[in-house]
Amino acid sequence: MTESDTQIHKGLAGVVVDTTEISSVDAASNSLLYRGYPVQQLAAQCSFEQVAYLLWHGELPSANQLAELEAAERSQRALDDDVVQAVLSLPTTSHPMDVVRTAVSVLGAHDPTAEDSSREANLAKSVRLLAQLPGVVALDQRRRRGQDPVAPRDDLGFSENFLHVTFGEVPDPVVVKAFEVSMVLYAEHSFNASTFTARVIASTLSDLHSAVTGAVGALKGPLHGGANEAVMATFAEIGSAERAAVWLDDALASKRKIMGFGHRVYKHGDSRVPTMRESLVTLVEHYDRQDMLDLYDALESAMTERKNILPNLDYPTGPAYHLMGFDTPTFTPLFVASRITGWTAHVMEQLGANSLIRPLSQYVGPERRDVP
Ligand SMILES: CC(=O)SCCNC(=O)CCNC(=O)[C@H](O)C(C)(C)COP(=O)(O)OP(=O)(O)OC[C@H]1O[C@@H](n2cnc3c(N)ncnc32)[C@H](O)[C@@H]1OP(=O)(O)O
Ligand SMILES: O=C([O-])CC(=O)C(=O)O
Repeated sequence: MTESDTQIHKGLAGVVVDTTEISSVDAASNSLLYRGYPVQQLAAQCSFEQVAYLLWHGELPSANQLAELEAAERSQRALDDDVVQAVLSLPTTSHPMDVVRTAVSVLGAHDPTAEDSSREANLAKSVRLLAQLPGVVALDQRRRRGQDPVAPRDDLGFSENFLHVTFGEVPDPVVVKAFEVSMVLYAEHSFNASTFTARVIASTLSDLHSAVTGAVGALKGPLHGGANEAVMATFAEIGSAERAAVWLDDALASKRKIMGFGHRVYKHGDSRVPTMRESLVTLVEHYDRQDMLDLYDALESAMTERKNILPNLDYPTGPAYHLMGFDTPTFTPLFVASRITGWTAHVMEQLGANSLIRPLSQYVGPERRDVP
């Protein structure tokens, strides 16, 4: 065996494991394309439902195709009683990501087509999950606040309805647009850890709900989706812009990872951050919270100055979701409600040209020995 055969790629860094037609993350040009379209254009001009269709089908929908998807999504928003009971049965001490993970599993167990992995059945399951996740996330936040559930409305788009079932009203269009932009930006990002998890599970010919359940678990971690929640904890710890540089010096001296900064692929900045920061600015103006933007900018410039490590998408979404009124532990479930589109597109792509994902490892344990 040659040396290159045995080279270890810790964390699979830099390893290309397969092809994909779904999205392209290009660190050199700082660009992110969904099926060829720049994500910035999609965020400015398209609804989240159009983006979901694009990810699943490869092309933007015609008016009729969009109407069909919207009708299917809107008609499946109400949660069945078994899902509601499953959510309500979980302790409020559990993390909301545990609730979402459990709910996806329960949805799979009750889905009569769970074991049908044809593309047609998987597409239908993907739309159902897209339709149901907002209800799960909203129900969980509301029960923790001692509030009754709010019934979904089928006269509202995905984002408007999501905010309606969470807060009991549709907020100002500025808030809806910022939320919609976050959904579009979070939807897909090639072979990130949670999507790769979903593809590994799909590659064993397990079912789509199992793949999504595993992906939720992978997204929960603070090195991945859990960072949006952690950013808000950081902001709360720092308190104000004036304290940001001193706080950062202490944190770096204690070898802490600064959440919302850095990225495995983007080393010169996350292509999605400028777009989400623009939405954050609209929220700051709407809620009259310049202090939040000052803190955001102060920590970013201190981090750039000290380490030249730039923010990732979780950095602007954290304060944006806070201003919208979401509880901090609900932030990563919001990521799930968007990324469900990318995960399921990848499950279908994996199954379209499947090969069991099973890498090798280099054994470094004890030599062969006999049981005494
Ligand atoms: C939507 C998303 O999932 S985006 C990612 C969200 N995650 C976060 O925001 C968590 C904070 N960031 C990190 O932990 C990392 O940047 C990761 C995990 C995202 C990427 O990590 P990797 O590509 O493995 O980079 P790696 O950890 O090797 O970092 C290289 C160097 O930069 C440092 N570094 C990277 N990110 C950070 C950070 N956020 N804070 C402090 N130092 C950092 C590392 O400590 C390391 O320093 P060293 O060479 O002195 O040991
Ligand atoms: O690509 C990654 O490693 C993480 C990320 O930004 C995402 O999943 O959106």
